[in-house]
Amino acid sequence: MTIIITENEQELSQELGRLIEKASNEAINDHNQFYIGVSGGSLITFLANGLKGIKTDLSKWVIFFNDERVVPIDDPDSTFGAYKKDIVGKIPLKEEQFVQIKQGVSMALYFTEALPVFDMLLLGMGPDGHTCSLFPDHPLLEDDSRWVAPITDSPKPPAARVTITFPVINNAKACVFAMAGDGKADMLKRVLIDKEDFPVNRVKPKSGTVHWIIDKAAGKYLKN
Ligand SMILES: O=C1O[C@H](COP(=O)(O)O)[C@@H](O)[C@H](O)[C@H]1O
Repeated sequence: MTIIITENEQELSQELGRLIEKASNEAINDHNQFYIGVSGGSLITFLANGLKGIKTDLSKWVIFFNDERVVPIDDPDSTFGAYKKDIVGKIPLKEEQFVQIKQGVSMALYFTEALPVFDMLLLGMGPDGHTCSLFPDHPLLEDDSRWVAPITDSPKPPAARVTITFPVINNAKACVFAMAGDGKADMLKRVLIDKEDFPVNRVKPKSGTVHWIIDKAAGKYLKN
């Protein structure tokens, strides 16, 4: 596991960009595509800044949503809507490169293995320790029968969502958490120092790597 603590959000975005650039070039050299899963929330701003100017063949990227809120695309809560607004057209990525994961059907078009093998998953962490739409104490934490599952009782609105499950997360080659701000500091201490059982602590790829990129405010209880 690697932990990078940055001075501020701008540096965080740059570190994130560097990590993605390296992984994408390795993946494209290896299998001519880069399969990346992206989260919603604050990650979108880090990506909008961090992807600018990175050296990679963006046309080889296939971008999946790790989780999606089941709302119309023009709803402010829509993850795809936010990517369309902040990323598509600003970074040379086309809307068609984004795969909506609803029901797992679209994912099965890309992966023929028993479990999808993502080159990289970009993850966030809610102040309650959730990641994707996998929330503390929710039965979906134990779901090992599906790649993608619906949730209708998300404690964070909106209640209806779809999310990838832990078997998919833990089959990825690299999982990267990115987060900033004081509001994440307490949970980061509970996760990384006290090692309490929260969904984020269940991210343990079988043969992949885990990276944390956090700013100084979020990492204030961690030693650099
Ligand atoms: O609801 C969600 O929350 C998490 C964390 O979001 P953040 O704004 O606190 O960074 C996000 O990773 C997930 O994709 C999203 O649906």
